[in-house]
Amino acid sequence: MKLKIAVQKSGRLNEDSLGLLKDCGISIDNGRDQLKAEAKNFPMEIYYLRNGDIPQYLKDGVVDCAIIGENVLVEKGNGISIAEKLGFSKCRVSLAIPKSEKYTTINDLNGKRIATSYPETTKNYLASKGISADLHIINGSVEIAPNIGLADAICDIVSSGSTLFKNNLKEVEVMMKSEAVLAVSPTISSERNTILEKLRFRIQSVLKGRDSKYVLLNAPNEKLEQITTILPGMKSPTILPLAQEGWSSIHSVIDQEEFWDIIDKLKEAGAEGILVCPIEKMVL
Ligand SMILES: Nc1ncnc2c1ncn2[C@@H]1O[C@H](COP(=O)(O)OP(=O)(O)OP(=O)(O)O)[C@@H](O)[C@H]1O
Ligand SMILES: O=P(O)(O)OC[C@H]1O[C@H](OP(=O)(O)OP(=O)(O)O)[C@H](O)[C@@H]1O
Ligand SMILES: [Mg+2]
Repeated sequence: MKLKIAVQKSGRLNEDSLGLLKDCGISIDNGRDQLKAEAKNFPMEIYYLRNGDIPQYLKDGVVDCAIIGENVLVEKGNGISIAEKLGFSKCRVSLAIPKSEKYTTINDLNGKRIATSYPETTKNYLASKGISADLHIINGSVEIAPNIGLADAICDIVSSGSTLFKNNLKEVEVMMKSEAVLAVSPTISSERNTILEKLRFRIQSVLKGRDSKYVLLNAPNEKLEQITTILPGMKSPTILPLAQEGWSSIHSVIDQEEFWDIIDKLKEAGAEGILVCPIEKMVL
């Protein structure tokens, strides 16, 4: 019995998706031209597919799970559940109009022509705001549409905003935020679900490790109490005596997000020789 997982064949999700599986200890024979590969040390088959085609494969049960952009699931994936958010390929799906146009509320888009590759998402968003517009569905280079007179506005993916900027457009509404997710077929069997749970456990350990740092520092014993209140740790910090009398080494795990705040506080509290190491996996 093998779990069938779809990953994007090529494009923005491909490298990070394969990188995540690799960090989960799963090695794949990745002949570039193969559309299907076997994992060597995990009961899994990998299918290389177009991101946009994956929701249908999940619905039909051709694959059991997939690494896919959340925005594509919202567009085409009703009934497909999200098992894990994966923290990469972060972007938003937004409405944009020419920079020179004034915009006060979404009512300004009423009756306008909007070009998009995400018609369902756009239609639902506009309907929820009571707006009706004329949608033009195009598959790529959507940002060019207003410049060539095809549309008054667009709805597309925005990340850094540089494509909008280069095309003299401005973002006026964020319809949704998206990132890569692990999506699950509604028809997955219970045996394959057991393998999926193993994969999820590994993914969670890898992602938690990516979000955390292992910190080691030295401090005089009289500062220990103050320093341990600053450090969270998985349970509580580890404290070991140093060879030098009156000093200790403290080890702890810090969340990436609060990292610099905590380091500043540690220095103020008298910590010395602070070492910060990446964590490969955190098994909780
Ligand atoms: N500029 C971006 N920054 C961050 N994430 C993005 C960006 N553009 C797209 N994404 C995310 O990555 C996913 C894949 O985008 P990509 O452009 O590689 O493929 P695609 O054109 O959506 O799909 P297909 O594989 O069907 O050709 C998108 O669905 C979206 O979730
Ligand atoms: O805000 P930015 O950082 O500029 O990113 C946004 C752009 O990235 C994506 O295109 P992509 O490069 O994937 O090309 P594609 O249209 O061929 O998918 C998306 O469709 C936008 O055009
Ligand atoms: Mg793209």
